[in-house]
Amino acid sequence: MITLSHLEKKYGDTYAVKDLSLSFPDAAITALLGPSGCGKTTTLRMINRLIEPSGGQVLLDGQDAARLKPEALRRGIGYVIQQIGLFPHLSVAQNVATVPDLLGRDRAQTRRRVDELLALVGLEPSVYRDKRPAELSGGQAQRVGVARALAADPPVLLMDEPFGALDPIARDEVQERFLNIQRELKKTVVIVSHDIDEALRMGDYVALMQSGQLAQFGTPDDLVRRPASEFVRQFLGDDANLRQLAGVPVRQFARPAGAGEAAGLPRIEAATNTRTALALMLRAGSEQAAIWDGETLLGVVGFSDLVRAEAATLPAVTPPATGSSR
Ligand SMILES: Nc1ncnc2c1ncn2[C@@H]1O[C@H](COP(=O)(O)OP(=O)(O)OP(=O)(O)O)[C@@H](O)[C@H]1O
Repeated sequence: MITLSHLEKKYGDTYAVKDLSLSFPDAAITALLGPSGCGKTTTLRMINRLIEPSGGQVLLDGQDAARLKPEALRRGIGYVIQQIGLFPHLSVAQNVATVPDLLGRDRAQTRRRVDELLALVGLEPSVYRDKRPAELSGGQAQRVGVARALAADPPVLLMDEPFGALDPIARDEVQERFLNIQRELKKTVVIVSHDIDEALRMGDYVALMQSGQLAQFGTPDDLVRRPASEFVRQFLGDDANLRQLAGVPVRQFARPAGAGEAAGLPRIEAATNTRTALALMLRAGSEQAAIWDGETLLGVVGFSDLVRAEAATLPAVTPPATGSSR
């Protein structure tokens, strides 16, 4: 468990982070959310000692991080940033293997692990392993960055706006992949984001910061339904409930159906978040949509199912008129 205790960082007379106390639960994703300049990155970088605190402590499983050697500490903490900084002259596989190689791990074992990780992040090893970073799209490079951070199998992963440079569709996909990986690997993840949708979608917990301090810590549901202050309520916005749907893949609402029933319905990919799915159905003017996982039909979802599921929280959405085009 990572615990921050009265953590502070001062630049001159100004606090970038002030008296920040909070714990990041093990095996869960916590999103550090907040407006620009509120101290998210500074906080994250104090955890792996890329920035030294001016006061307070970072405790890693009860141990004061200040007493650990930074290099040793960082070995147990993966770090993913937006500009992932892949080595341009190395292949994808060599990039992913950087840390295990540095640690002197068995080569053959590392090679197997690299292939496993590439597959895990959705890059077919035989296709991508020998490519150079310049041959990758932004989303692919980002996935290599995630694979690289996972290669040393650190229990903790710090991510600073890791998906910020991606376009919305690529971002949805990489986020979904990461959530799938996390379900399997159960790392302790801290992810910095200024994107409310991303925080609500990715975070098991959200720590919302305001001017270097903690405004609220809780589950996405806590923040949306029980905002601790006017700042929290305003930051999440009036459409917070609707935003929360961004955290739920639409596959969850798929009702098994045969090909006949699905014929002619708008097609929505299973990983699409429910908010986007609602928007797509509104745009198509259709009460129902077919949910596909690649070539597999998962079922059919009704607009009213989605509205009912979130009945208390969806006042702003007007369902399409009955009998509209299918
Ligand atoms: N090296 C530095 N010297 C002086 N002030 C700094 C330094 N680094 C950060 N700050 C200030 O500390 C505050 C917090 O910065 P930080 O980068 O942690 O914010 P953030 O929440 O991550 O912002 P963003 O979302 O824009 O990246 C800001 O006001 C910033 O200007």
